[in-house]
Amino acid sequence: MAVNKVNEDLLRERARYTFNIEELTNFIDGGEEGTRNRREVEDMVIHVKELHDEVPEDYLSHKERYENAVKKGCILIDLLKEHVLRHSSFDAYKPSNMYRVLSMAKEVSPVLLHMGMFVPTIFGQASAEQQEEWLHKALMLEIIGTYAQTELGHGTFLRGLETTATYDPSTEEFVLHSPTLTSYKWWPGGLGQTANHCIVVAQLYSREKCYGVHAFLVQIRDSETHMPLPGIKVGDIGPKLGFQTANNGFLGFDHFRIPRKNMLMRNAQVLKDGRYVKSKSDKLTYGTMMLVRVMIVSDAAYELSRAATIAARYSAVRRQSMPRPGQPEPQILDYVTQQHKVFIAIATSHALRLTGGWLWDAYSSLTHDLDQGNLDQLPELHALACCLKAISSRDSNSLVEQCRMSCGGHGYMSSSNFPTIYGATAATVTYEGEYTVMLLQTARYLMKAWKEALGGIVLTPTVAYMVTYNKAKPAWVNTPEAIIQGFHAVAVGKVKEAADGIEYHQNSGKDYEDAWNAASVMLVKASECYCRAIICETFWKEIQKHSRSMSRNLAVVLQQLSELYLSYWVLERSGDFFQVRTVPLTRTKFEFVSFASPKCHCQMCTGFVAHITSVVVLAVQVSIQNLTLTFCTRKRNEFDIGSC
Ligand SMILES: CCCCC/C=C/C(=O)SCCNC(=O)CCNC(=O)[C@H](O)C(C)(C)COP(=O)(O)OP(=O)(O)OC[C@H]1O[C@@H](n2cnc3c(N)ncnc32)[C@H](O)[C@@H]1OP(=O)(O)O
Ligand SMILES: Cc1cc2nc3c(=O)[nH]c(=O)nc-3n(C[C@H](O)[C@H](O)[C@H](O)COP(=O)(O)OP(=O)(O)OC[C@H]3O[C@@H](n4cnc5c(N)ncnc54)[C@H](O)[C@@H]3O)c2cc1C
Repeated sequence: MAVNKVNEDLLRERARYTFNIEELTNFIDGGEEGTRNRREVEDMVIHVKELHDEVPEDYLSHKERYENAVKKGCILIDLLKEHVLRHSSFDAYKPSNMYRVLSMAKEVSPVLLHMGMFVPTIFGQASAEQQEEWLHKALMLEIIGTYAQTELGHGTFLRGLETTATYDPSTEEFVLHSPTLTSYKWWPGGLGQTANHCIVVAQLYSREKCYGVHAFLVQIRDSETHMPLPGIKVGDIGPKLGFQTANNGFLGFDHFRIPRKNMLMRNAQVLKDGRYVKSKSDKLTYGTMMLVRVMIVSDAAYELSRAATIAARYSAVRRQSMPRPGQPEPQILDYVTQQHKVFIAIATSHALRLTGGWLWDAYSSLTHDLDQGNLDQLPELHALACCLKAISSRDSNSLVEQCRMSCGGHGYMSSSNFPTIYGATAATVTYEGEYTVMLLQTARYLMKAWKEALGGIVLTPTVAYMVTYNKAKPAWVNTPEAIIQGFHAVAVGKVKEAADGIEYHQNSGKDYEDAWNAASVMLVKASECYCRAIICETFWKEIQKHSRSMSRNLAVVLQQLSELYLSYWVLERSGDFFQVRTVPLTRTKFEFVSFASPKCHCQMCTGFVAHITSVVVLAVQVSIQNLTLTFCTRKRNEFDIGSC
């Protein structure tokens, strides 16, 4: 029987790496303990033969695929429960661990929403008494839940949700009702056939007054028969682009009654007599979404790292064409165009992973502050979670597609796993806050910050440069720091341009809402640039910080990847760098400065036109010039992909 021999080209490439693979593995896992933990969980799962399909899932019916996914979900959850009981700790249930384990079964799990949103909502929005009643049951999957917020008629506009929860003081119950077809819950994962409970987000009415959207824990199916309870209409929404086994469903209520105590009451409450007790901020209801957005940044990095690994390995083993007659066909990895497609995917997976870790730390600190009643950081974290979720998911999805295309026809095979990874990352661009809407949320924050900057008010950390920007001495050195300053210059320029756009439209007679809409393309652009500056700066700073405690060989390679990321995005956004007119708050303009033609003659640099608009960008130009020069002409074997 043919033994699976590892391809010789791949073995040779792997033998060329110049750093310690285990050290990089520990770095990616967040330390040796993280690697041990991950390997322990993976080893628990990887040898379970029931998790490997005899028949490719694409040949199964929708029902068979679902049943297969349920079977795997049960196996995985049992293994995790064993881990929890063995270690008497819920570490295995940490969102990052949970997501990794569930994604080891190729299909999206029908219990993804249970672990990814239902449990976290109980953690984040249930009172202590409610956690006492529900949390253990949820963690042990004695109840299986989902998160039912989106309706047929509304996904983005939460304040427009139509499902009602009307308090009846005579019975101390809420009456849930779907008054229209558009009020039917639509999309919640696991709702089709799997969940018997859900978090329902509905407009709360008490004493004939509406208090806005609140969350309720609702049992929708009988615990014994699993049949829908009277007054509940529920089912599967049908086939989608991907996520075929997520079991997304619909849910309608016909005057369905739940006890008062099923309103999640950590933040706001309704007393027995119907009096409403307001929370510290009505945005705390949105807390679960912020958590998931923060997690999505790391998940985007993880999915992209899978695609980049497949593409890098394929590029090492695929030989194609004959640039030199009579010579062996080269590995496609030798083509600079192939490097240009694949290396940025590798660099971006590291950039998003480190940025995701930075954002998680910021979120954890916010959660601690919120527990102390301090909401100061909430607005900035909301803005960060929105733009980083949008940009990370979009970058991840488009680079997954780029990795697929870099593998030619074989990338189009289901067996490549690209279609599954693409389907999963495409979903993240839309769910948990649609791409454009999230960037407009961040823009809302940036417009406020800009107004404060003009007034010289000290701003929060990620926008502080907007005030100090024009005071910073232009960097005349050729360093990545100069490029990061350039990204700040671009972000300030775009924020100013959008703010001026709103002002222009208002001065031409539009009210604020219409002026905002007219300037919304510029607002989205400003958020993109603000976010790109954050990813570039965080990636570079994290690499500098960790390099001090790692071996030089690994530090060199990670530094190369961060330089590649910086120069790639300057080239991708070169138009913005040319256009940026650093008009600091003091209104002095930098002069146009002509620039010697590029030394490097590769198409990427010669395409890089000479004129630039500001001294800061001049320094940036010099940095790009040299960084890009290195990137274009460095042979691939110095860009170490041996670890792939
Ligand atoms: C394992 C994971 C699987 C995931 C599967 C998928 C699950 C899902 O998709 S669940 C459903 C997700 N749905 C969404 O994300 C809906 C997106 N829409 C919204 O979040 C909101 O509608 C909005 C933010 C777009 C607008 O909300 P609205 O109340 O209309 O707010 P305003 O724009 O008027 O701003 C008011 C004020 O509130 C601040 N704010 C809004 N959201 C948050 C938040 N989450 N946290 C903190 N603060 C928030 C906003 O910044 C405004 O502040 P000010 O500017 O100071 O007034
Ligand atoms: C795979 C998947 C799984 C999901 N799982 C769940 C789940 O488990 N639970 C749940 O509750 N929901 C879930 N959702 C729903 C998801 O949260 C919504 O689809 C998402 O919030 C977008 O809302 P929408 O679909 O109504 O799109 P819309 O908001 O209608 O967006 C449509 C278009 O309108 C634009 N638009 C909307 N508002 C504005 C605005 N103010 N300014 C400018 N442009 C605007 C958008 O940019 C977009 O281009 C899931 C969705 C998917 C795809």
